[in-house]
Amino acid sequence: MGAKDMFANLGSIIASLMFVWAMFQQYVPYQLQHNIEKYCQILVRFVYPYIQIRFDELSGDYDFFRSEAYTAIQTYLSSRSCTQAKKLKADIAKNSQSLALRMDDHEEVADEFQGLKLWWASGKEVSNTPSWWTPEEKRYYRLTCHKRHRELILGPYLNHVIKEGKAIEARNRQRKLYTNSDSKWSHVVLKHPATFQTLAMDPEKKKEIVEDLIAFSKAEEFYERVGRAWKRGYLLYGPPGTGKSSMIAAMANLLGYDLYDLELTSVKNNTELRKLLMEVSSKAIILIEDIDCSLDLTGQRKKKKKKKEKDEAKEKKDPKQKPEKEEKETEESKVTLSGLLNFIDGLWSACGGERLIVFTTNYVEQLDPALIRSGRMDKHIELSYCRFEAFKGLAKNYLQIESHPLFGRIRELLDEANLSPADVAEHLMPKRASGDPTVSLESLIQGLEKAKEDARLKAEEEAKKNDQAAKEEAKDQEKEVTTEE
Ligand SMILES: Nc1ncnc2c1ncn2[C@@H]1O[C@H](COP(=O)(O)OP(=O)(O)OP(=O)(O)O)[C@@H](O)[C@H]1O
Repeated sequence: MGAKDMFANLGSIIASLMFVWAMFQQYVPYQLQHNIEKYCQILVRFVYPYIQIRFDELSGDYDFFRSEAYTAIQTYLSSRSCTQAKKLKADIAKNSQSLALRMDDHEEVADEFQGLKLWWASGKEVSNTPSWWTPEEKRYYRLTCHKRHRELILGPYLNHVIKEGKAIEARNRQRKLYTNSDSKWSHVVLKHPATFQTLAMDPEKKKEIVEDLIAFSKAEEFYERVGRAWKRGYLLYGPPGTGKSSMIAAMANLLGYDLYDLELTSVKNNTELRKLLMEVSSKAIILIEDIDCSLDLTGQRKKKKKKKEKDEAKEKKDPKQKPEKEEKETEESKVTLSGLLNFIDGLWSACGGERLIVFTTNYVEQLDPALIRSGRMDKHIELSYCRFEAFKGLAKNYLQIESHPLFGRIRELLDEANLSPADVAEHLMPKRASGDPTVSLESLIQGLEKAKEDARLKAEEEAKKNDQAAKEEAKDQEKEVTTEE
């Protein structure tokens, strides 16, 4: 039979079916039609080997809300749609920072899970009776899979889809930087470009930190199993300019967390602190910078002492001058170490999850041991002066070079002089329009030589002072002996 005959037969079959269908609708009573349709559907369901699950875009009693499951599925299917669907829709989603692609209506994509094949189709229903609260079109996704795998699909597969979809959403979401004032959080979009790739530090140490953070973000089940709140404390310490703030931004960028920069000096008391912390969302980094300067923690006493010294010095210069108002307010603050520790350890920490609490300090030795004991601050990270491995990272980022004849001299000097990565980076900034790296490296060598010389002079001076003090002490002792005699 030729193709021509085949099409002719097909045409007559379709025409006959349409004729039967028209007769059926015209002559069979409505009630009987309804019953026949119902039993046909039951029969089809009986022999049809697949199950179908439908996820509507709108949920709630009056289809008022966009369904979370629908949104997560849409995000999950986005990458599959890009490779499989013929028609795509593109848009920038709310709070997102990148273009979101999804399959258009009436498209189908396949997925695989533990060796099983499944199909997702997108569809749309047009309402015959639209009203002001129900939209004209209702979209949905339909999942089709074999009946045999019902349990696997309804349990682990759908969990996987929703979880993965939400994780992608979180990664694409714009991160926010919150700051507190007047017992309220206000936020801006966090757009710090620092990442772990741009952070210059020992590669081994960096790898360890990144692995630790990723393990934490995936450890929900572990924390649940062992009965611990899903939080982790980090203490970052080191001299100024060694990259503590940059590392925190890199952490937020890596995990897609919001950053809550908690300024303890503007929190009036423990009650206000509790209120602020209760408002912190999940997937967040709570940052307390320069903890050594923050109130009672090490604490208020020291600040008072420092302030007194400062006031005394000022009074010597100008006896009429009043102490600063701002500092007075700080002194009145009543956030206490025990208050803060209560929140870190207490029940609050178990409301919501996935939170990192990060403290930074330039003077780790001055911190109260209660604050840094393990269990509270799980990981202590030291950020130190720039050594050769970290320098290589900076040179790659700033100058786009991995080797240079001057690297040998720089290596020697970095072992002998203490320069922070911030200072090294300053020398590596483009010096000339030509962008010749030699100019930057020579400037760095000069900087290192100067730092080395300064350190030598300082050491000499200190040695002299010590010598002098020892001589004076010896003299005093001699005097005491003679008076006793
Ligand atoms: N390890 C580093 N890798 C890359 N850049 C760095 C590093 N450390 C510092 N920098 C550069 O120096 C600048 C200052 O660094 P950052 O604010 O992160 O230091 P910090 O340790 O937080 O300083 P402080 O203790 O004074 O707050 C950053 O903007 C960054 O460009």
